Amino acid sequence: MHPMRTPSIYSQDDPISAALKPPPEETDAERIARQHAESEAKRVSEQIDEDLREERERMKKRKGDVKLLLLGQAESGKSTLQKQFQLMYRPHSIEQERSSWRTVIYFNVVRSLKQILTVLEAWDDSLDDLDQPPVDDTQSVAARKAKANGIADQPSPSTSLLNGSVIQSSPGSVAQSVATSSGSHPAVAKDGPAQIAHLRRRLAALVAMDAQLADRLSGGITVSGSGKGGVYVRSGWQSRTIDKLKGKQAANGKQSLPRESYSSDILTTDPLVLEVARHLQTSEDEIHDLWNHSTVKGMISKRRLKLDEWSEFFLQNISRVAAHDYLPTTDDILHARIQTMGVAEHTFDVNIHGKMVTWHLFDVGGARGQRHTWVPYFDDANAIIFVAPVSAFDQYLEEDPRTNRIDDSLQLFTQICSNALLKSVHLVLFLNKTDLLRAKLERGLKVRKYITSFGERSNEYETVIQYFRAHFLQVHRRNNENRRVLYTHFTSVVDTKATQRIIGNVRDSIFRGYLQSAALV
Ligand SMILES: Nc1nc2c(ncn2[C@@H]2O[C@H](COP(=O)(O)OP(=O)(O)OP(=O)(O)O)[C@@H](O)[C@H]2O)c(=O)[nH]1
Ligand SMILES: [Mg+2]
Repeated sequence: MHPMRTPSIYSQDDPISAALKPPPEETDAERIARQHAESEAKRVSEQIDEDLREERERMKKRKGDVKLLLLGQAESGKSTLQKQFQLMYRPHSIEQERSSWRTVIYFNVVRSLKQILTVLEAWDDSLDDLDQPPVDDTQSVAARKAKANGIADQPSPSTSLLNGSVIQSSPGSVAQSVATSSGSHPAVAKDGPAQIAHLRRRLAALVAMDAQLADRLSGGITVSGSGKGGVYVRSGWQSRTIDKLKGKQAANGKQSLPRESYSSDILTTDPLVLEVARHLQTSEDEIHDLWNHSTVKGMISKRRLKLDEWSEFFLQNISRVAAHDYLPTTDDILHARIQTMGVAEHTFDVNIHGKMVTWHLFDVGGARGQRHTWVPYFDDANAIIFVAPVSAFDQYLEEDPRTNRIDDSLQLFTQICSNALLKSVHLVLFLNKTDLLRAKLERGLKVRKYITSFGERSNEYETVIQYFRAHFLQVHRRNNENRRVLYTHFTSVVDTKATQRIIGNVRDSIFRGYLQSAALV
């Protein structure tokens, strides 16, 4: 080192120090600017260090958490199952949301009315050709009109499970005989096309509110291919709807309410919800008459009109839902339908034999266009509940009307079982909607008409459910390198008592696996 060099914190041998050295002819202003920049850089750097430290802490904490994915096709019942977890482990949060479900239920009712009226219109409000087979869409203007709306019943392809052979059933085979008075008495005003035209006029204003309700729920987001014109919502839609209203109230000079008390107070002030409620109240008789109209009943029996389960549930309960002081019951919330968009995380503290473990439940959107969002969650998942709706044997995907929904579930289950990222995940299968399966079979729907490989087996519930179960077990067996166990349950996740018992069972089996893996670490 040079003996005459002035002592300095900057070593001239170090290139980094040299670079940091202040310029030799720095003015006061430049010095202040430089020092300011340096202290800002230091602050940012410290913030990054702090963030990293917090992230490490969080990761350390989350290491002991259980991550559970709910997977399955659209409408399989994943979000409904999530609500059952919520009821079990965070019941107060359901109370907070209770009133916001009114918007969803009103939307479900309005959409159902719209669907009924559109299908009726496509068939000219009558069942006159009751004894004729359903019209081929190449022959009928009405059927084409209905097809354009995407909601009418068309002759559907039947399928042989997973073998890829899709056979077009003959249009006539779908027809079922039905006893109704409308065909023989088309001129009776109370029960004929004129009555439907009258109901259509009376319900027009209510039905027209469907777009506004959809907009309110989705927050203005529209997603193509959302099937049946449903709306997608991201997690947290309840509080977003409420925040929006809170904002409006604040702008009106009203004091915003604390989060805990938003439930009924705020939503009763949403002008849209109030308006729909008013319309529902004054239209209750018309809705009742439409729902009980013999033409509508005939259309349902003939399967020209295929209403979703939630439509039937709310229309059957219309006198309650249309009441001016309607507050959804827990059962209503479980039946309300809204499509999940992306992946919604729900966190619960679960007490297992005295030990509190945080569970992260990931409820995914099941439509084909949503499935790519699942993969990032596979990496560190501990368990999966795969939900397959077994009542869907006579239904086809919204996203692809040629794919039978049971077939899609089996294909999806194959992908999940064979996915390398998931090979050591605890796997649970829910064969869901068993209540609806039972009802369909009791109504006389024949499985073999839709699933050719079912053959001449008996059309009884036990035989059918065991047949479907065997197919899922076979998929699992063929894709089970790690020889893991598959836990299967027959479920109806709208049935709270039965589902909570099964959740307890699943929780214990996941926890046993969790203890074993913790012991291995
Ligand atoms: N009757 C009956 N209805 C059910 C059952 N499971 C679900 N549902 C109803 O089916 C509809 C669809 O259920 P969701 O839980 O929204 O379906 P999802 O799997 O979350 O659908 P995506 O979010 O689109 O992937 C809702 O109206 C539920 O009430 C069941 O076991 N029985
Ligand atoms: Mg969902």
